[in-house]
Amino acid sequence: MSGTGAPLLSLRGVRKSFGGTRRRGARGGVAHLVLDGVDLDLAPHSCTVLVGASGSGKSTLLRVVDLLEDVDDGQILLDGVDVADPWVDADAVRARLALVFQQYNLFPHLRVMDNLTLAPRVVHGRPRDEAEAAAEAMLAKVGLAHKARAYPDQLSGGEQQRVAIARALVGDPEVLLLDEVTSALDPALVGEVLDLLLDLRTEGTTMLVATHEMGFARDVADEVVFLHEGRVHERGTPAQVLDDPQRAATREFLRRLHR
Ligand SMILES: Nc1ncnc2c1ncn2[C@@H]1O[C@H](COP(=O)(O)OP(=O)(O)OP(=O)(O)O)[C@@H](O)[C@H]1O
Repeated sequence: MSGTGAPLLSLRGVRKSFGGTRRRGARGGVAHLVLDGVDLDLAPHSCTVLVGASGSGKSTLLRVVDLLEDVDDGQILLDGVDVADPWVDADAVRARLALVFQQYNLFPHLRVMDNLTLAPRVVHGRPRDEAEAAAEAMLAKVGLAHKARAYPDQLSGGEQQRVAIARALVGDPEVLLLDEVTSALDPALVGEVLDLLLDLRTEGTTMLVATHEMGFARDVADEVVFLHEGRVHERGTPAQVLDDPQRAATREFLRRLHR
């Protein structure tokens, strides 16, 4: 399925560095530039897959979109509004997005159901029964309705990641941001998470995904963005970026990096 219409999310000239100082003339270490003028457009219902070597800036890009990191320069436009503006209410923006991490980040002391209902109840003030009904529906969607009363350490890695994805989805985000969500999994468990992501893709969930799974990128991406040292080195359809004989060097580079 291809995305259509005006971009839901756009990045314009996004620059991000760590360390050093941005104040002209001030003393400080040399800043490490991690994102160096990244542009990106994500149409509603489309999927963009970020690929690139370790350290190329994929996680940082997802974190700046989720406003977990400030940008040095550039714009992050959500429905045309620059949410990188420091005056914007970051919590309100984050409620429209959902970031899922490699390491699930479930609350270990809470049952699956409570992991899913905590934010809706405490942050958004939803009544318990309403939050639990939404959580049950989402657990059913990820095939884990029967695990609602389990604690995270009673689940496999793949199940924990599916719970983390269900938790991300209960807030009905406009964009799902996924950061290497299969990288921590035993290879035997990767498939169940990728299958879930394929289902979400088929349903038209708008997704920005950092992954090393090239097969997945081929199957789901409308656009593959190859980051190299914080810049967009290549972009295009999976066939253009991953299979074009004219770009054999890119293909070989990615083949060595990724599954
Ligand atoms: N909080 C931070 N402070 C300092 N440097 C950071 C910070 N976060 C990331 N970096 C640096 O930014 C660079 C990009 O890191 P990032 O995690 O975005 O890369 P990545 O492409 O996601 O890598 P991987 O595939 O290994 O997850 C790295 O050099 C990293 O060390």
